Amino acid sequence: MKVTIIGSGYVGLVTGACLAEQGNNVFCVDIDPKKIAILNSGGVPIYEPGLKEMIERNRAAGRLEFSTDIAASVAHGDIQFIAVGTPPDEDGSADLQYVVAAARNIGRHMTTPKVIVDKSTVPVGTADKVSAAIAEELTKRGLSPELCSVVSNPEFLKEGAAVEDFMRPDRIVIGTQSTPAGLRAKEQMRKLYAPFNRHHERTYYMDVKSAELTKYAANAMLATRISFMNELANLADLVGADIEAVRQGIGSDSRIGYGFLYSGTGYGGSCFPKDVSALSKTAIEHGRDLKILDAVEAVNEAQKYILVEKIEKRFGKDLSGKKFAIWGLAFKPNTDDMREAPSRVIIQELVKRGARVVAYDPVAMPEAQHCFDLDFKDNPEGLSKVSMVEDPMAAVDQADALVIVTEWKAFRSPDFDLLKAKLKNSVIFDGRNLYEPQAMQELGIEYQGIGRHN
Ligand SMILES: NC(=O)C1=CN([C@@H]2O[C@H](COP(=O)(O)OP(=O)(O)OC[C@H]3O[C@@H](n4cnc5c(N)ncnc54)[C@H](O)[C@@H]3O)[C@@H](O)[C@H]2O)C=CC1
Ligand SMILES: O=C(O)[C@H]1O[C@H](OP(=O)(O)OP(=O)(O)OC[C@H]2O[C@@H](n3ccc(=O)[nH]c3=O)[C@H](O)[C@@H]2O)[C@H](O)[C@@H](O)[C@@H]1O
Repeated sequence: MKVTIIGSGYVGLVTGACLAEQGNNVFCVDIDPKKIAILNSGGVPIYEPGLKEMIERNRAAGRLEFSTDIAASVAHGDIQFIAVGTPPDEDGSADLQYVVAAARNIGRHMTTPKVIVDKSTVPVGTADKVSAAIAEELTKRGLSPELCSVVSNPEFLKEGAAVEDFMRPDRIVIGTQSTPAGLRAKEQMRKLYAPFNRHHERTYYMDVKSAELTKYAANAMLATRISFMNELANLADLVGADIEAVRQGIGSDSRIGYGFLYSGTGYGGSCFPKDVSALSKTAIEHGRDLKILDAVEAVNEAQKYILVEKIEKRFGKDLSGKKFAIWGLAFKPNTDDMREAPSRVIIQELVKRGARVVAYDPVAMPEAQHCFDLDFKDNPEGLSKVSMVEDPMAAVDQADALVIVTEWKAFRSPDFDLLKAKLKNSVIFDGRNLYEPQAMQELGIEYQGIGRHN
């Protein structure tokens, strides 16, 4: 099938590459000429395992192209995916300007019937706005608004495992209108996703609004689990219980399950923070206050400071003259994404207290440098206290403590003897509970996890 993907970010690129991999003819468009230039010179603007190879393979086969040419992109696809950003507005609601602009572009250029698929995460009711924007442009040109139908097909992939998640999804959610055009769109979506349903049906068909809400419900539920576990981990610290044992104890109940029960330094990334807040705003607009989401957000905000609180308790409030090694900067492993990464808060707070920070991350350091430049733009002296090194052991050299923020695999079994020899004090603050407290004690390492106890 001929497919256009509007927006060549995490979701657009992965969707485009994976649909091309299934034999579709895919045209990816973006308004950012730098991104398209990188893609057209054989590069990939983001780090995502397996993506580069998949893009190369499908480009070489002539099934995948990248362009900034909007008219050509609209002409190409019978199915047009909107996969542009929906960042938080100033009041926390989703900013739909990019989605609406993409819709208008479709309306300005389309001449034949199209299925418009909203893949961006958008509040309930957005498909109606997309339809209205396209209809307005079509009407201006004397064309019938009946030419298109808008489908909601939210994306559930995780960064760092995006290609795998897209190719083998837990479910595919498709929300369609019940008009004749909507029914035709449903059939086209069924055909497009048929290869992903080969071994068993994974698609849930529903109305558009339910599909839009399903996306926010999923992210809000996952965020709620994380905040719940962070609250319990902090309590475990106080009462001397071990949150890992508790996680296993409750996860074994199939009604609860093991996933997304890891306590840590709070959730980050481009999605949970903005989606929890946007869902909350949607509710407020409809006269309801979703108190549970307010609590989820408040707990998460506080959790980003939990390691700094532990460090203060151990070293005092004034950290001048102290040096901390940070392992892991990205908001999670296997990505270079630094959006809402807890590491940014932790580093700013340590520097505020006078400390020096030497950080290491396997892939996110270039991206982190841009973020630090922004975070410290009014504080050049603070920025001078943050440095990055290419080797995790170089970061810990003469550091007062090691602070683990992201659970990269490479940090799971370091050479502890070397680590001890390099550190000024054998102290580890582990924001990801990578090590066993008992083993650390036996090694003579002072170890503080999040809710961990021997
Ligand atoms: N990043 C993730 O893991 C996931 C993101 N989502 C949702 O998918 C949407 C996209 O997210 P990301 O891919 O992370 O965003 P991103 O910021 O990485 O990419 C968005 C791209 O859209 C481009 N763009 C903006 N307006 C455009 C226009 N009118 N025409 C063409 N291109 C345009 C931007 O230049 C940018 O390259 C968001 O709504 C997000 O919430 C959903 C599931 C997973
Ligand atoms: O809508 C989105 O964009 C995506 O948001 C999340 O994916 P992502 O943000 O890539 O990453 P996650 O693996 O969900 O992690 C999010 C944050 O939660 C934290 N987390 C995760 C799991 C856990 O048990 N504990 C925990 O603190 C991670 O460290 C990370 O900071 C969802 O998992 C995806 O299903 C969804 O499609």
